[in-house]
Amino acid sequence: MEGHNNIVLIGMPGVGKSTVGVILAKVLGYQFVDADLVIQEQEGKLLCEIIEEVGTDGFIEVENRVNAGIEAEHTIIATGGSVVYGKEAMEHLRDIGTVVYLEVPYEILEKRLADIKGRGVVLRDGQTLHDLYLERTPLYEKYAHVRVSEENLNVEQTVEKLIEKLQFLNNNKQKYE
Ligand SMILES: Nc1ncnc2c1ncn2[C@@H]1O[C@H](COP(=O)(O)OP(=O)(O)O)[C@@H](O)[C@H]1O
Ligand SMILES: O=C(O)C1=C[C@@H](OP(=O)(O)O)[C@@H](O)[C@H](O)C1
Ligand SMILES: [Mg+2]
Repeated sequence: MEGHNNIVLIGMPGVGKSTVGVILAKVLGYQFVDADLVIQEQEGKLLCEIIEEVGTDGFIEVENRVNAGIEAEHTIIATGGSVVYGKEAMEHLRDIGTVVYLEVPYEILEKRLADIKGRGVVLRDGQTLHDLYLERTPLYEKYAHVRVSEENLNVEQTVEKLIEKLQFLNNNKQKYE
């Protein structure tokens, strides 16, 4: 990650990667990139159109390819929740930045995602949100350099907690590299 200085947010859909990411970028004076928008721009289609055309597995391939090619410096990168299925994407993102897993208890997530289908989450037939949560949690944990829980925190408090955690990491860099 040396020299690139990016911060990469991963976690379940609705956890706040996009919302928190853009505020974090403003507070830290970083650039902001939402990987979902990069996919839409590069493919010339909406995420839901890609999923409709090539299915969930096809979307995961596209997402993997696009994220594996992201070039950024001094940037907060908000990924899409399914990026952790892409090995090349995650290895690249870990190379160019500090990967932060934003965690939220399942019960809170369920409330936030009441309209889950409308958000275009990569859910296979018959799979529930809870199945998805259980399937992905170990992947988020595996690829994260650091975890930040937003239990009982609002957006602003989450941003503050992230900054504190990142400053702590920065101050103790040698210990983590
Ligand atoms: N503590 C919190 N941190 C982040 N988002 C929160 C929090 N509490 C509530 N929210 C809400 O949850 C939603 C997160 O959506 P979004 O940023 O699109 O998530 P993601 O990009 O991870 O899918 C927003 O509507 C945001 O206002
Ligand atoms: O987790 C998922 O399956 C997805 C999350 C979305 O991004 P957010 O995590 O920003 O909602 C988007 O990439 C796509 O619709 C699939
Ligand atoms: Mg998002």
